[in-house]
Amino acid sequence: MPRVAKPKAAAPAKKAVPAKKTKSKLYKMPEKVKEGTVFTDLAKGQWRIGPSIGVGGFGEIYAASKVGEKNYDAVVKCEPHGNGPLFVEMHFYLRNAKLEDIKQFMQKNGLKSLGMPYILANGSVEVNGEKHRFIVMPRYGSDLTKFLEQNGKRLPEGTVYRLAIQMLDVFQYMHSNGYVHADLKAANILLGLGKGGAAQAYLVDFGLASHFVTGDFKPDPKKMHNGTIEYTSRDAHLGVPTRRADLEILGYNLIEWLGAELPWVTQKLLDVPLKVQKAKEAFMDNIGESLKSLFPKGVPPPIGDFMKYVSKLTHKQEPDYDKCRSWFSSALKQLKIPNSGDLDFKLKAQTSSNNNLSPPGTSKAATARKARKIDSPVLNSSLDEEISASEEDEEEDKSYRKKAAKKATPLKRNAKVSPLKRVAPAPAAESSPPGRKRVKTEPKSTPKERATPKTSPKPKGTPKASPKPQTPTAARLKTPNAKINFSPSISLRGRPGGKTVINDDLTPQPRSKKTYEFNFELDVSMDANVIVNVKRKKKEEQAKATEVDSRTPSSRSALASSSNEQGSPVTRVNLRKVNGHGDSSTPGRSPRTPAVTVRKYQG
Ligand SMILES: Nc1ncnc2c1ncn2[C@@H]1O[C@H](COP(=O)(O)OP(=O)(O)OP(=O)(O)O)[C@@H](O)[C@H]1O
Repeated sequence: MPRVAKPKAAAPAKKAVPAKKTKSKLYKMPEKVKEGTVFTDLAKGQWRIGPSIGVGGFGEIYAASKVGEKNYDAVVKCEPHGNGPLFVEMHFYLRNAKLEDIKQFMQKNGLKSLGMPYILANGSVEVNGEKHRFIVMPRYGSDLTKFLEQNGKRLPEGTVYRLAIQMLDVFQYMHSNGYVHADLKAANILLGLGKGGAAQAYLVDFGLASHFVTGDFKPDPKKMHNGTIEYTSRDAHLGVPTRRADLEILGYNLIEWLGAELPWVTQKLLDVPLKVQKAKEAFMDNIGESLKSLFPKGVPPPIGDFMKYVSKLTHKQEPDYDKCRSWFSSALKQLKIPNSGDLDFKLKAQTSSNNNLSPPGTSKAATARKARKIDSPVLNSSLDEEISASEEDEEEDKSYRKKAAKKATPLKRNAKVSPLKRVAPAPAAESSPPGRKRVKTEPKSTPKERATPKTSPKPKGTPKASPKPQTPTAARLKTPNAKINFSPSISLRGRPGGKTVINDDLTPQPRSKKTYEFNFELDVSMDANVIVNVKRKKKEEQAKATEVDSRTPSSRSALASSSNEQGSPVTRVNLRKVNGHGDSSTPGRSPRTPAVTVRKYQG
C-alpha cells in the first residue's frame, strides 16, 4: 500500500521505492538528493541529508541530522517548489503545530503524549537546478501498514482501541485549531521512536489539511473525492471539509483494522469514486445493520457506538471527543488491556468474540453473504442504469429517483443532469483481485470505455436506509443546485493505488498533454464541433454556470460568449455523440436527449 521506502536505521525499513515508479503524472516528483548534502533552512540551521526513508505520492522523505550531531533523528520532506501538498503541509505546521502549542494543549488536556508531529525547520533549496521546498520534522518509526501486512490485514482489538483514542486526541488538537486532517490511514500513522516511543502513534501527512466549514454545507466540485478512496468520508466525497468527516475516516480505518472488509472494497468499487460515495451513504444511513453484516459474530460495542454517533453528527457540530474516547477506553477496560505501554501488534488468541481469527468476510461464503446484505439500493439502482440518457431512460428512472431521493447525494437530488452518475466502472474493476484495490483516477482512455458499463446486480436483502430527513445525510444534501458536475474520474491530481488523491488548485504547474473527459447531456441533438468556454468558476459565476444546462442551446451559447467577453479562456472542445438516437426530424416532438461525451484536450 504505501510507497514507503526502507530506512536503514532506526525505523524498520521497507524497500526503497524508486521515485520514478510512484511518480504522479500530475505532480512533479522531486530530484534525488545525495546523501551527505546539507540543506540550510530559513533560520540558517543546517541539516545533513541521510538515506531516503520514504517516497510519498508527492515527495521524498530523507533521514536527516542537524549538522554537528550524529543521529539521524529528524526527517526532511522535500518536494518541487511548484507542488501544492508540501506547501499546504508546511503552512499547516507553521501555523498550528509549534512545539509550544502542542505542549500547551497536552497540559490543558492532561495528556502525557500526543501524536501530533511538529515542524523543526523549513526552507528552499536547489536540487539539480530545480527549486525545491523542504520541511524538517522529528523522525518517527514504522507506519501501521507494516503490522497490518504481518497480521493478515488486522490489528489486535485492544491496539485498535488505543489507536482510536490517540487519533481522537490528534483530531481534537487539529480541530481546536480550525483544521481537519482528511487523510487518516495506516500509512500515515507512525510509531514513535526511542525508549517508550512505541506507546504513541503519530499522525503524519498534512498535505490535505484544511479549515473545516463553519457555515453552510456547500459541495465543492474542485475538491470532491479528495483523500484515499477507501476511507474518504461522505463529506469529502462532496468536497466539504468537516470535523465529522475526520471521525468517519477514522471509523472506516478502525473497521478494517479489526479485520472486516469495507463493502466498497468487497464490491470492487474503488475505481469509481461516485459508486464508493453511494455505497458509503447507504452504509452510514443504516449503520447498525451495516455493521452487523461486517461483524456477524457481534459488532464490537465501541465501533457500533462510535459509528452510530458519527452518522448522527451534523456538518457543523463539534464532536464530543471525550464521549468517543470513553467508548474505546471502556472497551479496553473490559478487555483488561491497559491504555499505556508499547502498543502491541502481536495478534494473539482473540480477546473478544467480535474479533474473529478469520476476519469476517474473507471466506467465500462470507463474502457472498456480505455482498448480498450490503448491496445497497442506491448503489445498485444504479449508476450503470443511468448511463443511458434518453428521455425514456429518464422516465424509467423517475420511480427510482423518487425512492432514492432521500438518500441520494446532492448531485443526484439536485442535478438535472449529473454526469457523475454516468461514470462507468473501469474495466479493471472486474478483473482486480479481491481485497484492497487501488483508486484509479486517471481519465479513462476513451469515451467508449465509459459508455459501456456493466449493470450491477440488483439489490437483495439490503439494509433499509433511514428515511429521516434531518439526518446528517439529509443535511449533506442541502446543496446548491449544481446542474453540471464533472466526473470524479477527471480528478486532476489523481494518483492510482490506495493513495491520497488531491484535487485542488494549489499547484501552478501546467497540466499539459492531459485529456479530461466531461460527461453530460445536451438537450438537443447535435454533432458539431463547437467552441465552449471552460473555466473554473468562482462562487458566483459557478452558480450562474449551473443554470446553463437547463437553458436552450442559444441561451447557453449566449452565456458562453458573454463569459468569453469577461476574459474566460476559450478551450476547444470536441463533442462526440455517443448515444445519438435522438431524432430531431420527428414531427411535433423535441429531439431526444443524446448522451454526449466531451473530451477536452489541453495542449
Ligand atoms: N517523520 C517521519 N518519520 C519517519 N518516516 C516518515 C516520516 N514522515 C513520513 N514518513 C514515511 O514516509 C512515508 C510518506 O510520507 P508522507 O505520507 O508524509 O508523504 P506524502 O508524499 O505526503 O505521501 P501520500 O502519498 O500519503 O500523500 C510515510 O508513509 C512514512 O512511512
